[in-house]
Amino acid sequence: MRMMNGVGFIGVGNMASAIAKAVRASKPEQALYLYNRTPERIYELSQALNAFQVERERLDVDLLARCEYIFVGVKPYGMKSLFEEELAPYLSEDEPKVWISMAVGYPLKDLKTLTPASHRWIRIMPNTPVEFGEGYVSYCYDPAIEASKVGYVEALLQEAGRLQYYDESQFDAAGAVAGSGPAFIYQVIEALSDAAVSHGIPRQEALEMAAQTVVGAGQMVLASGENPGALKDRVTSPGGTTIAGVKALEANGLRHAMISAVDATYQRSVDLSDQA
Ligand SMILES: NC(=O)C1=CN([C@@H]2O[C@H](COP(=O)(O)OP(=O)(O)OC[C@H]3O[C@@H](n4cnc5c(N)ncnc54)[C@H](O)[C@@H]3O)[C@@H](O)[C@H]2O)C=CC1
Ligand SMILES: O=C(O)[C@@H]1CCC=N1
Repeated sequence: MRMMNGVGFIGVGNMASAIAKAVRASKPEQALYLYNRTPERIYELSQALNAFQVERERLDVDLLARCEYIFVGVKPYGMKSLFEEELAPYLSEDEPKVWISMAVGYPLKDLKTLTPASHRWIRIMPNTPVEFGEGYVSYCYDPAIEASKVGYVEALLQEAGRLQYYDESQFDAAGAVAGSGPAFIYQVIEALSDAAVSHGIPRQEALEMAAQTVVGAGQMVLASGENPGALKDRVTSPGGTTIAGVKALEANGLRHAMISAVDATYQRSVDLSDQA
């Protein structure tokens, strides 16, 4: 077998760019090979990460021949055509690879049909804050994979943030909370900063105030290990100001809104799994 020391990325958009940054942070010396259908999207990233930018015509020699571990960051609906129309001629039983898919709603049983039987698959469900080492990455894998290969991928992602194994049956839920969750929290930050602006605080300061409040509260939950309800109680003085706001949030259905958002996201993920 040829020496394949590189780590590859095929489809390097919002999510895979963030993963590539995390992998670079984990492994400063690792050779990285990036391929994106629209090359201009990754010029700057390739330079910033000191990664090799692969051209379409040389995908086989410059990426597939050099990489055993390959992250796939195309949209779920692009997975099948990528493998069947673009990669299939270059994949063989004799050169098994470890593919790492981040596609939401694309189960291992369907991923395995995309490659020869000797190839192995790991599924991850990351979120964009992996870019800063503050992500949450759920992962699961085809049981046929060797433990050392899973360990290698764990090491590639060690600087991504929190890495947590989940049974695949929980992937739709993990994706709905952690994968999509940043979008929900950005809406919260936007709303909090709009509120600050409405009370006369300049926009930039309002954003920093709102974002740092979310970061601090999240860190307090993690660092203290206390129930968020108990932490909330420490902010709400009897007859004080915060409890007035808490009542208003309850009256407007904050909990219901968040749980419904996760339910809708979960359902979409289940629907996509059925179509994969
Ligand atoms: N954006 C997010 O927060 C998260 C995304 N994901 C998953 O990550 C995957 C990518 O999502 P995004 O990064 O948001 O999408 P995106 O649209 O930003 O990135 C996809 C990239 O793939 C490229 N591409 C498409 N077809 C290609 C092909 N045949 N060959 C090479 N490159 C190709 C596109 O040019 C684009 O740069 C999806 O499967 C999604 O489910 C998972 C968790 C979170
Ligand atoms: O919205 C999406 O399809 C992706 C998957 C998880 C977060 N964003």
